Parts: sequence; C-alpha cells; structure tokens
Amino acid sequence: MPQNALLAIDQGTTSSRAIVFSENAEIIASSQLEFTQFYPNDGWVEHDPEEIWSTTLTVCKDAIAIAQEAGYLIKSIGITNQRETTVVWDRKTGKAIYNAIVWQDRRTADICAKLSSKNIDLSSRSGLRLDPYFSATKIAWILDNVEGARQRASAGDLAFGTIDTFLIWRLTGGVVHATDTTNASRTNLMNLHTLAWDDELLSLFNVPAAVLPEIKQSEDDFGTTADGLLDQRYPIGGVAGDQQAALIGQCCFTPGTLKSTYGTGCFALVNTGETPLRSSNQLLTTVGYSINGKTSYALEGSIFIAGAAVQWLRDGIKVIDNAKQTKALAETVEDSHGVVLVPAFAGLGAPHWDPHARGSVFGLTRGTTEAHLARAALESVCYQTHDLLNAMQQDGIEVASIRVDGGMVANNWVCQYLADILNIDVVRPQVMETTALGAAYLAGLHCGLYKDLTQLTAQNPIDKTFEASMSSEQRSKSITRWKAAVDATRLFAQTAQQAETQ
Ligand SMILES: Nc1ncnc2c1ncn2[C@@H]1O[C@H](COP(=O)(O)OP(=O)(O)O)[C@@H](O)[C@H]1O
Ligand SMILES: O=P(O)(O)OC[C@H](O)CO
Repeated sequence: MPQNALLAIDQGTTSSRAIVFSENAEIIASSQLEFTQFYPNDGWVEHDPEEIWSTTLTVCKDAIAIAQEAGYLIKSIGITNQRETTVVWDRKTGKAIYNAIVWQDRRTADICAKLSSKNIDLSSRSGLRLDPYFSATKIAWILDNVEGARQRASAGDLAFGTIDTFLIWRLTGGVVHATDTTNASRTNLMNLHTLAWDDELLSLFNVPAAVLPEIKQSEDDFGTTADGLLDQRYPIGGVAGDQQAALIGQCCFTPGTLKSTYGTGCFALVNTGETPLRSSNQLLTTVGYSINGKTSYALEGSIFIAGAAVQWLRDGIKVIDNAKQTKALAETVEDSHGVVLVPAFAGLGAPHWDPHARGSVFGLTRGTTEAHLARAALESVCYQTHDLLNAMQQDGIEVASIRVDGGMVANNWVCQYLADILNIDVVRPQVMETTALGAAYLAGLHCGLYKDLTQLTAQNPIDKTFEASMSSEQRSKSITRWKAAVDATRLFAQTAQQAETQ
C-alpha cells in the first residue's frame, strides 16, 4: 500500500526544484536544475520562460519517479515561486511574447520616477512602494515595448502571470489562469483590503484588466495537471510566493512570529494577524497567506544582498573557493579588525530603499586580510537583519525569537553572530527546505491530509537554537560602527550623483 506524499515545486531565481515530502514532512525525493540568467542591459535581468518550464517539468518527473520507487503516492501538488517576476503570453499558443522580467530588474526606474508625481498613496492600497521591484511597471513595459501588445492585450488575447500563474497555465494545459493572494500582493495591483484587483491601481500603472488572472486563496483548487504531462493527472492544491511559503513552512501562524530566509538576498517576514498593518518604518505590507477563508498579513523587510556577498568573495575578489570556507576564515580572527562592509551592490533595500547606494568597505589597514573581509561580509548580513528587526520593533511588533532558513544558515558562525547582534534567540529547524515545505503544507491542507494549521506546528522540529552571548557594550559598539558605515555609504552615493549631474 503506497504511502501519502506531496509534491512541492519551488521555482526560484536561480534554479527550479521539485521536492516530494512524506505526510510527516520528511524529504523523500528531490531534483534541482539551474537555468540561464540573461543580463541584456545595465540593470536588466531576464529569464527564458521556456527554460523555466522545461526545467520545472524535468525536475517534477525526476522527483515523482524517485518517490514512486520508494513506495509513495503523490496526493497533491503545491507551487512556490520567485515573486514579482513577470511573464506575458499569448492565450492561444501559450508562448510568452517577451522574456520573463525578473524581480531584480531595474529597467522601469524611470517609469516609477514619472509616476511619483501622481501622489497616490500606494502603501495603504497595495502595501508596497513605487519601485521597479514589483510586477506592475514590468507588465506595462512589456505591453509598451512589444509591437502590437497593447492592442492584443485589450482584445483579451494576452495573459499576464507571475511565475506561479505561468506554471499553473502550462501544467493545466491552458485551462486555469489563476494566482493566489500572496503572489497578487506583490504586483502593486491588488488591493490589500479587498484582495481584488484595484481599478485605480490598474489605471495608474496602465495595465488592462483583461490580462489579469483570477485571485484565489493559497490553498485552493488550481486545477489538475493535463493528460500526458506527468505519469498521471495530479491536482494542484497550494500556491504561495516563496517568502510567504517559508513563513508557512516555519509555522509562523501567530502574530509576532518572524522568519528570515538567507539565500541570494534576505527576506524577513513577521506575521501581524488578520488586518494589514501599515509600517511607519519603510517595511512592506503583504499577504502572509489565505487559508480556509481567512487571510493573515505580514510586514516584510527585503534585503537584496545576503548570500550574494559571499558569492562576491568567491567569484568577484576570489578570496575563497567555496561558501563554506567563510565559517573557518571568520573563526581564524578575533574580530573584523575594524573592517565594515556595506554590501549595497544593487542599492539598499529595506529600511533605507536607496537605489543609488553602492557597496563600500571601511576601515582598511595594511593589516587587513581576507579573513577580516570574509568576516565583515558575514557580519554585514547580521547588521542588515538588525536594521529590519529594529524597524519592526519601532512599528510596535514584539518579537521573541527569529526562525531562520536558506543556504546561508547552514553556517553556524552566521547564526551565532546573528543571535549576538539581534540579542534574541535564533532558531534553525531540522528541515531547512522550508519554502518547499510551506507549498507542500498548503497542498496537504487543501486535499485534507492535514486538518488545520495547529497540526502542522508539530511537524518540523528544531535543529538548534542559538542564544546571544555578546556583551551589550560590544553589541552597541558594533552597531554604532555599522550605522556610521551605512550613513557614509549613502552620503557618498548622493554626492557622487550630484557631481554627475552638475
Ligand atoms: N556555508 C555557507 N556560509 C555562507 N554562505 C553560504 C553557505 N552556503 C551557502 N551560502 C550562500 O547562500 C546562498 C545560497 O542559498 P540558497 O538558499 O540556495 O539561495 P537562492 O535560493 O537565493 O538561490 C549563496 O549566495 C551562497 O553564497
Ligand atoms: O528566488 P529567491 O529565493 O531568490 O526569492 C526571490 C524573492 O521572492 C523576490 O521577492
């Protein structure tokens, strides 16, 4: 008798992954494929939707085959995805009319600058900001730059989707055009209060309603995979953007529970309960999840560079061969020897939102070594998290501990320094694939494998809790130096920009 399992599709920025979980949240099978990143212009980042689709289909087939061999039967599929990334395709052929414009892409900065004169209060409607990060201006760019696209869109011939929607369309053979509230909440087009597309926002961003998908709950009926695609037809029962899926995978179901994911970037989300909370400290308001007719909201702090700073040490200045070495290197020195790295390689995200800032290193001496630099890079991720936590606390949120996941937190040194700087417990779960797990939970809730959220809370035990051991004097000194480095970084960017335009 085969045992019950759930297939999670995790379509991320650099790779497509499929993971099969048992009912008890154990990983039964997993498959992963990287795909091409395109940088056609300064600040532009694109993906080929066909490659996203082909890698996704291949990893699904691989993971399903391994799970079946091990005696498991998949009851439902959950999808989680890189958020904001935008695809527009022809409804008849299913072919994209332009490459996917990725969340990191800054090409619509000028459109945002022009719209800023219109004085619309985005944060109370969509919960977001006027920034190229979100989907709305990316859709408008495609419609305005692909010949005939605006006309075809108005005639109802084109469809827009974030990556979840594109995959649902392909998996169901063009039958279902839908997204969930978490993904819709990253477009700048959904009203956070009504959970519906907002006419005023559609008009502001010049996006025709005819291209938009239906907004469903995060656990819902997203159709069934088309005949002949996989070994059999499977229902799709769960969808959430990857950071929200990690919130679910980390079981942050009560107000004040906070998770932070350390991959390429770092995204910290804190559950704020069933009414959207407006930040006075430059955080985003977003949907956490919609389950069983109820929506929970979150405040989010988005940092664009976390693990990417480690990639820079490896690929940019080549002081390490692999990411793991940073732990040993950081441990060889007592401190960073006064070196502070501000990794604003792509500007600064929350809470500063300074697109002009660029990376800087302070405090270099003849005694500075690669170990000090490596240590400063790891420390910078912890200081940036401190700034987010500080913003959350200033917004009145009480946080007792932080649940962490993502590639970087395999590094014990990072987790310990994080606890030292934040001065709260840092909790690492056993299953670190919390994003995929969250998608599997949603699918399991929808197909009745799980009764409710309480049942999930017991599923993913803690691997390790890191407690603060730094003196408050040392913590305060380190944070003061970090703040000075950020201020100087921003001042430099501002002055350099003024000099440029003189
Ligand atoms: N042991 C480690 N110490 C520090 N950084 C690490 C370690 N292992 C991986 N990383 C960093 O984590 C990132 C990969 O994490 P992952 O969650 O797979 O990211 P993503 O989903 O954004 O591709 C990379 O940027 C890498 O540099
Ligand atoms: O694909 P990731 O893990 O880098 O996540 C990207 C975020 O969803 C962008 O908002």
